[in-house]
Amino acid sequence: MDTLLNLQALPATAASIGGPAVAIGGITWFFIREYVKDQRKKSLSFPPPPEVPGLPVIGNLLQLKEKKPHKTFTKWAEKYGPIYSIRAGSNTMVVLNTNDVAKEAMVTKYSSISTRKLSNALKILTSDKSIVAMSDYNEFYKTAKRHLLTSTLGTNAQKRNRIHRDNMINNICDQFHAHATKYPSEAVNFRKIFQYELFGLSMRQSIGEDVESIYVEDLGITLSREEVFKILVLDPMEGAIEVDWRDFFPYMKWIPNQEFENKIQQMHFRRQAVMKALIEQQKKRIASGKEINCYLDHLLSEANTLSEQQILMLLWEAIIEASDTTLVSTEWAMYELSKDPNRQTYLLSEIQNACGFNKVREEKLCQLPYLAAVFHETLRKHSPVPIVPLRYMHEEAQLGGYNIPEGTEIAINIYGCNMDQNVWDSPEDWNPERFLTGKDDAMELHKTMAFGGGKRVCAGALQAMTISCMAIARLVQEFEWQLGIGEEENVDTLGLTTHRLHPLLTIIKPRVYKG
Ligand code: HEM
Repeated sequence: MDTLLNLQALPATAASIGGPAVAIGGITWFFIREYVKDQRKKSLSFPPPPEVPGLPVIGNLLQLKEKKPHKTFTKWAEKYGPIYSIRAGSNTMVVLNTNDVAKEAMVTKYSSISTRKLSNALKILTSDKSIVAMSDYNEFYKTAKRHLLTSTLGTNAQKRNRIHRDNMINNICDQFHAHATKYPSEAVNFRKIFQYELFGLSMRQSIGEDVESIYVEDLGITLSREEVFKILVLDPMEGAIEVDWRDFFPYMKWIPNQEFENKIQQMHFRRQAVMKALIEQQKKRIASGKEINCYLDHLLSEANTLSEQQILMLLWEAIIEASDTTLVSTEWAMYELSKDPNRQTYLLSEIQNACGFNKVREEKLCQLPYLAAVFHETLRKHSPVPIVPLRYMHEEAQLGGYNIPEGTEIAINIYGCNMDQNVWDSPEDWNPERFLTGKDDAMELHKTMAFGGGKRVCAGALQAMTISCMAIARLVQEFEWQLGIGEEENVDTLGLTTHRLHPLLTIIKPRVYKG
């Protein structure tokens, strides 16, 4: 910047001082021009990142066959360093595995990496980037994100939505009590209860009401709530990781892949049909004069620059995002606490010291640093979003001391960052005490890379932390938790987010209070 200013100033100065000055000015101009060229050359002469060797044509695809690339990427980082490149067919991808280089990409160099290149499945399922989390950084993104924060996920909106969270946590506890009374020695399926209630909350926040069933005109049938959940949440989560080989060989995109296309188009069609039916039902509610504080009512009254399809997609986004990752983090936290009676007791005593015999309330969360540590350590070890949805270098830039050409895809391996031995002692251990250094606030949201960073940092972090911490606190306050038989080894994961492959089964015993 300074060099540029000097260059603009030089000719005027030379003209006013006369001939000799022109000569001196000319020489200076020459040196400065050479200096700028040299700097430019130097930046271009940054080396390319190390390459993970692969096969001709297919590159590293065969090495990524098992569907947990974050683990393979982390292993490769031990050999090739924190940043390296791989080839997925004809696409080049650079993988970032440490906090420093991930932050450089997310914050400092964001302007060069602010677009996304979506797989064929994601193009269809996101209606070509019509949701906040998958859009490029553009006017649509800014408008949609503003609406999402104002109506649903920002601090004030979260205060307005408190009632939904309180009801949800009370319902969850009631259902666990009912199970413990009816089947005292039988393991309870944690996911079944939590997932049901979380979906209910996501529906109330997004469209204003939960549904027991709905008639879907475009499908000509009435669907149960369970079927609605499958079509809106489970199927698209599965579809998002569907691989179309044409993603890796775009020059062969003219060859049809009918099986893949039918599957994803079906998912898209059914999702559209259900969302349309839900929205129509709510429009009737609004027409009858009943307004509810929710995302749908907000979008219909405020978002007049968005099309109907964009509104449909944004509502669906809020439903799917609220229904998934918070379950993942809470289920893993309850697994770790059920496995570790000492830490469970420690957490219980923290809760009892802060709340006495009263049920934990959200106001008390800031007085529960060990609970926050349990939450963050769970996010670190079981990062619910192990790899940030791929970003795309729309211009050449340098990252981690390497030159990354335009057109490269960028994979930010959050799991790798959170398991980096240079940052975390014994990263394989679940050890909440590592966050109790007293250095930062208990309510700080970003103690790990789990929520991403920079402009695209998770918009739902506050909601996720509040719900997850409240659920963990109440469940530990009201029950003693123990893993079901064989559960300790059940740590395999599945899917786009790190869902436990098998739902958590635990034995729960209601705690006896002596008030
Ligand atoms: C523990 C739970 C969660 C985790 C670990 C998580 C993780 C993430 C990550 C890593 C990103 C960044 C993606 C990127 O940089 O491209 C992200 C973005 C996002 N998340 Fe979350 N998330 C969680 C919960 C939620 C919830 C509950 C919601 C909404 C109800 C939500 C909504 C979003 C949205 C809208 C974005 C896009 C933000 C933007 O592009 O500006 N997330 N999340």
